[in-house]
Amino acid sequence: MPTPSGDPKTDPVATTTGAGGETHQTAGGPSVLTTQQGVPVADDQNTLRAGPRGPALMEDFHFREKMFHFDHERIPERVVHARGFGVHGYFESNGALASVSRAAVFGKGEKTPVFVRFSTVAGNKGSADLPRDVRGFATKFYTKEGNWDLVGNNMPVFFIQDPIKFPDMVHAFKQEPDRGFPQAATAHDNAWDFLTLTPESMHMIMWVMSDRGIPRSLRFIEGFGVHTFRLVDAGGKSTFVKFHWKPKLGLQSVVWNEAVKINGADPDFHRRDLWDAIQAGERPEWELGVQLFDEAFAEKFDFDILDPTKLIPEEQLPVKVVGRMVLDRTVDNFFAETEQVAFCTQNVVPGIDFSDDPLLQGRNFSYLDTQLKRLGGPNFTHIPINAPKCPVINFQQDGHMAMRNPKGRVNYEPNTWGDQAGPRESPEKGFQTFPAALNGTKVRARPETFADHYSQARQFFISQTPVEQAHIADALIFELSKVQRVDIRVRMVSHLLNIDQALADKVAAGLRLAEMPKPMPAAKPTRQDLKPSPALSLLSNGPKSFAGRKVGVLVMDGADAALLKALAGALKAEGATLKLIAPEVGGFKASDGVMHPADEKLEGAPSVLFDAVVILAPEGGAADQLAMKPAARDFVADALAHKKFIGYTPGAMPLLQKAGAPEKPDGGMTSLKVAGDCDQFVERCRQLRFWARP
Ligand code: HEM
Repeated sequence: MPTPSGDPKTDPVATTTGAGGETHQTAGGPSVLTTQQGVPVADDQNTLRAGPRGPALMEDFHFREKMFHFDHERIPERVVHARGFGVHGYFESNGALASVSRAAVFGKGEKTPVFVRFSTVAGNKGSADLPRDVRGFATKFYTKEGNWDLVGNNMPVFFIQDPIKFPDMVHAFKQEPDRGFPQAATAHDNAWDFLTLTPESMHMIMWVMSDRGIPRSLRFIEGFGVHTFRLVDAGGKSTFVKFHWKPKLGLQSVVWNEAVKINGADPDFHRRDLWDAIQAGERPEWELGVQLFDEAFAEKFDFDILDPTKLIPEEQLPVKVVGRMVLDRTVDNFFAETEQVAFCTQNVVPGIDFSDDPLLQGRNFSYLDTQLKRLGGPNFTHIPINAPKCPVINFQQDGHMAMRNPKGRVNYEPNTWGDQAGPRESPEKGFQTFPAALNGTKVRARPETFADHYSQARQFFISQTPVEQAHIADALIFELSKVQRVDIRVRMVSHLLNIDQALADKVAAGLRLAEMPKPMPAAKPTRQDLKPSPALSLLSNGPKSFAGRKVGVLVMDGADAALLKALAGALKAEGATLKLIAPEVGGFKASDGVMHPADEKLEGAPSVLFDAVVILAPEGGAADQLAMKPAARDFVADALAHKKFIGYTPGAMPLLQKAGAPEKPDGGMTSLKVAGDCDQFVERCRQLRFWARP
């Protein structure tokens, strides 16, 4: 018997229980469930059977359609960059490029909608967010003259110089084919076997082993177009360009021990962070910067500007800001947008063109090709996330899932159908390939100008602070320790000898190599004269404020209500957020007797998820009691080990000490007694980490 639905606003669904105890909700307020054919469905709980206990009947078109559709829900994941997270926003040009490129997107004040997908590279779609890996940073600009895709990474160089090596590289990085693991990790024999036989990868290896490989948030990463592109002005003049994204919130990474724990505590750490930030009204912002240069600069430059394993130091060629990108909207549907978006390096618009970088030319083939398979046919530009937001008129037709089907008789040109004739080419408005002069014989050869594999790797290394250099050494030791074949470990150390002797010594000692190998024979000797480039250090380019960061506040019954209020105020003023963590998610009773709900239960919110932590414990035995819980001790011990800033009330001392805090609090620990102490704590947090802690 149906039970009454009650108030249609609060209970719009009538609920009944079937003979077998199953729940039926029948349409009251909500719309009627239908099949894909629009036929209303009477019962979605039971298949059609020959008697209640009898076999299923073929006639059950509703069951068969539902199951058929479910069976086909999956599409192939991307062959690389499978795990990603996309958000919407806009790009606003400041006009600084208007005289250099005719692209409408660079007009002064021009506002262009964008969709950005961040990704990891090696892991499968369901892998964790924090492997040591490159991060993809792909932007689709829906310009008035068509879609421009800037398909970049968070590192300005790449592993290989020729696209013919891409399949080998990806095979070597991903799971080994016999065993199907490791997942989302280059810490295995195949990856390092390939890398150590590919000396051109040494510069990129330095980047990936640096803290850039384990970012704290997608909001705190840079992006790079990597290749040299061309900009072409209204008069047809070409200027070479390298693209840079600079995050307004500054750069920040986690430490490796933290990354390992975050992957367990919250495998969705990065996507959740971005989702939460935008949902909470934050608007992550990047400046788009360019390095512009001409043939004369290219001739003089130390390296070949077509070599994607090299960068142009910012000190040598400053980055000019040409606009800003603001991300302000999460997707409505993950599959429709993030999964189905198709970026492609060959999506350029009039005013933006390619260089002869061989890797770029290879990419121009690969993306479109893979998307045909991934999205199931040639009409994926009809999917809303891929469709340009400007008129699209041509004579391409039909194919699987064609959604844009023109009316009329004419589907070719030239034609003589008068006002039914359809679109025509436009030499003035249309994309014109830059008429670069070419000559040469057909060869399969690598230019000699690509042969210096170590100088910029060294330059990157010597540009890092001592803390960052130590992290690079530790990362190499970690990765190579997972490599089982000793000869591969040795080979890597012999490469490191061409980069930096101290680094090679440290890694060799960390691996406990029996003896130091000879340096790897080099196609070109490492240049010792390249100056450090401070722009390459992440720690030297951190944020000036604590905005956008998150503090985990461990609270228990009796926590000082006034301090909590002051802390919340100080963090809000800084633009940072506060999360309350309590032994029970139901909340805690503060000193003023008010019950506060917690955001997280202690066991589900380890301190690795936060940028700084606070322990608000009342005087008395509460902290002692809490210290019995491993999660509470780990909360503090990890915060100490990861050199985080820690605020604490005197009542928290027993917990701090049981977790290994020094007798005398160090400079990263702030005692919170009165409201003003909270301001001091937040001020200290701006440094992000107390690196001086041993
Ligand atoms: C020869 C070199 C390369 C080849 C053949 C290649 C190929 C691919 C392929 C096949 C995909 C999957 C595309 C899809 O299914 O939609 C992909 C994704 C991607 N690639 Fe590359 N790639 C290369 C180098 C690079 C470089 C140098 C960068 C950075 C500058 C890069 C950045 C990306 C990004 C960000 C994505 C993910 C796009 C998304 O979010 O959908 N790739 N690449």
